[in-house]
Amino acid sequence: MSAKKGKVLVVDDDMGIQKQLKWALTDFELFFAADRPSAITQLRRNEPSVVTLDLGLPPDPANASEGILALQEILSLAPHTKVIVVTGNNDKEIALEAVKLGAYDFYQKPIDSDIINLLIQRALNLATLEHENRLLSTTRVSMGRIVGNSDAIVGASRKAEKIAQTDISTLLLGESGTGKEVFARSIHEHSQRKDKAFVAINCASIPENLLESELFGYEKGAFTGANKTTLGKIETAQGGTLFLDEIGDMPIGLQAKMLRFLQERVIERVGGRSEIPVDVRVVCATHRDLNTMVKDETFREDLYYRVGEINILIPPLRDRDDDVVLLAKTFLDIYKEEYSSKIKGFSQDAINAMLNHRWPGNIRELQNKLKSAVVLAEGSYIEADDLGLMNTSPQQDAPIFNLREVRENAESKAIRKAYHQAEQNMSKAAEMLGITRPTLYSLIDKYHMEDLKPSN
Ligand SMILES: Nc1ncnc2c1ncn2[C@@H]1O[C@H](COP(=O)(O)OP(=O)(O)OP(=O)(O)O)[C@@H](O)[C@H]1O
Repeated sequence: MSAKKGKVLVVDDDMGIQKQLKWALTDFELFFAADRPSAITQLRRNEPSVVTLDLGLPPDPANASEGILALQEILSLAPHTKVIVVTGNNDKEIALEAVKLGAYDFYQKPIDSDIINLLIQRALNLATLEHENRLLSTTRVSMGRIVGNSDAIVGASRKAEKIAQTDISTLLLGESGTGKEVFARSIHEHSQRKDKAFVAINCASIPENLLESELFGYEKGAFTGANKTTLGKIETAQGGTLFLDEIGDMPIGLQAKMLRFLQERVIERVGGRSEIPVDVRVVCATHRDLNTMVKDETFREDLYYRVGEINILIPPLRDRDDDVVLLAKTFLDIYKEEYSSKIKGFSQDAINAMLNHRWPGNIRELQNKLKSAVVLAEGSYIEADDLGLMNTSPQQDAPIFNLREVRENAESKAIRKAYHQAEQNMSKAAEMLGITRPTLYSLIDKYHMEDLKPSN
């Protein structure tokens, strides 16, 4: 069975019509209600994007009063819902009144399954578009290119913005693909050095024996093949910013030389004898646990403190609330253009799947999935299947299992939020949550939130 396109609530007291619609509207995830109170219950519970509302509801089925009341109540509780009112053949005036009150459209009985399908599909498309626009219009982009609204990313951006004005050595920590390089560039662009060079080098991708000359440069004749004096990355960044990605992969032998450069701000080219002063701001990044590396003596402790005068944790995508949808929309616009695609957006099902996925590869994984979806999708909207994601409903839509489960979900969510708001300071996070530090640690254990555990 193909994925459902969106949630539709059918409000009608006529069981025959309910049944008829059930057969006619197979493309959608349907919910039913036969009167106003149960319509409101379904609305709260399932948050449908579209409601078809028969205005003749009990206790006054011959009149439209109860239906109009239901319409008003739906729109005041969930103003973005698209309500299609269904009226009898001779109730045009009432239908128009309903539209004036905010109904999206009206439809006169008897039911024609093609027409009602079309009407609902159009309403859903509009609801999706409006939803995306709302998300985009509320975007708080503080550091230029960093897209995101979540507390976790806004907190990290604020910190980055503040330190951009200084020359403090900054260490960006975070899983692969979380945007560490994007942050490093943003720091550069928000600093006094923005008109000078931003030079990036990945310590993991350059063979150990070449890394030294890559970084420090070499004099002519320093080794076989050194035909002319060549500047290293550090010197090319003169006046600007040097981004050392994967600093955890820097060979221990080179770390002493690096430390000297950071402390004294002078370098010596390979094979050179003179000291060259350099004025460079250094931003480092790693996905490794430097603390443990220090303990294992694979990373120098003094260098660790020197590169990380301030640490910024870039949160994984799964801790960024709805940002995944915002990022997906932003990248979709880019790829649509790049691949001349006519895709209009995401189905609700795809959005749910994205919100539920854990994103181990973070933003890079999202980009890859989107690229192939844009190229391969056959419909106008990207479905969960096109993204290679399981078609699962979001947690809030899952039926409640029991209160304990609800409580535990809420607790672990709150712990993550406090952890990011407190910038990984456990005492502060515990204080925010109104619990002691030991209690916080035991909850982290209980919910297996391994990634929040400090490594030392
Ligand atoms: N907040 C963001 N808004 C928009 N694009 C982003 C954001 N964060 C990351 N990206 C994009 O995601 C991709 C991965 O980001 P980036 O290369 O900075 O990650 P990284 O943490 O440095 O990864 P790695 O550790 O693997 O080098 C890039 O294409 C980047 O442009």
